[in-house]
Amino acid sequence: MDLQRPDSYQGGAGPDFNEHVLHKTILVGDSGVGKTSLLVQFDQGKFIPGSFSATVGIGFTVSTGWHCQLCTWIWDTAGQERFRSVTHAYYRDAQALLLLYDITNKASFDNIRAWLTEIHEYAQRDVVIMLLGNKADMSSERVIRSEDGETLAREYGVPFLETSAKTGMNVELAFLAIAKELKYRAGQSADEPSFQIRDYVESQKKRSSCCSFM
Ligand SMILES: Nc1nc2c(ncn2[C@@H]2O[C@H](COP(=O)(O)OP(=O)(O)OP(=O)(O)O)[C@@H](O)[C@H]2O)c(=O)[nH]1
Repeated sequence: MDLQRPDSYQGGAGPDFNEHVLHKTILVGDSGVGKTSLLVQFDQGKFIPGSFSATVGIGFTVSTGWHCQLCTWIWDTAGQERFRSVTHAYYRDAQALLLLYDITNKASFDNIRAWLTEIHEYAQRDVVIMLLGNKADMSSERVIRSEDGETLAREYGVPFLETSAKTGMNVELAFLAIAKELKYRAGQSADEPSFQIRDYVESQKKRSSCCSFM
């Protein structure tokens, strides 16, 4: 799916980012795992079903978030192999990477190790990585158990969430956790002097499962 620069962005200063550190976050993963859909859900709060058209090269959006905790440029990359050299160029400046697989597609999960190898080759050493098992709403077609995602994430020392670009499940949490980590690293989290992204994600997951009946 192609993303255009939003109309509101005129190439100038854009939203008032002056008092915030502006970060770059990149979405990566196999073609069709739902990178564009996740970004559209986060940015516009909507899901367009069955609208799969592969991203060509790189898509772009800017989000200021709902309370400007998320001052980050978000780049949506193409999952297809033939665009890989284009996307590699974007890894270098990224502070954060959301790495997606599709819980109904085993190959997309098996390819996560290859994606991580590529990330370690091209991205900054201290890049923040989060693993996302997307399409969690498709439970009847699930082939990757949540525990398998958790185990893989633990092996690489990265936080993990299952998401659904369709229902919006955990989409805000994923972007918010990344934003909080980047803010913490930039020394802008006076209220959270020892923020740990994995602990934060785990605590928020517990909170949403404990209160989902409410
Ligand atoms: N049910 C369901 N469908 C999803 C979800 N996320 C994406 N899809 C569908 O999966 C297909 C592919 O989604 P895209 O967002 O275009 O995938 P992509 O990763 O951006 O693909 P590339 O641009 O080729 O890299 C589309 O038909 C989406 O509607 C989800 O969470 N749940």
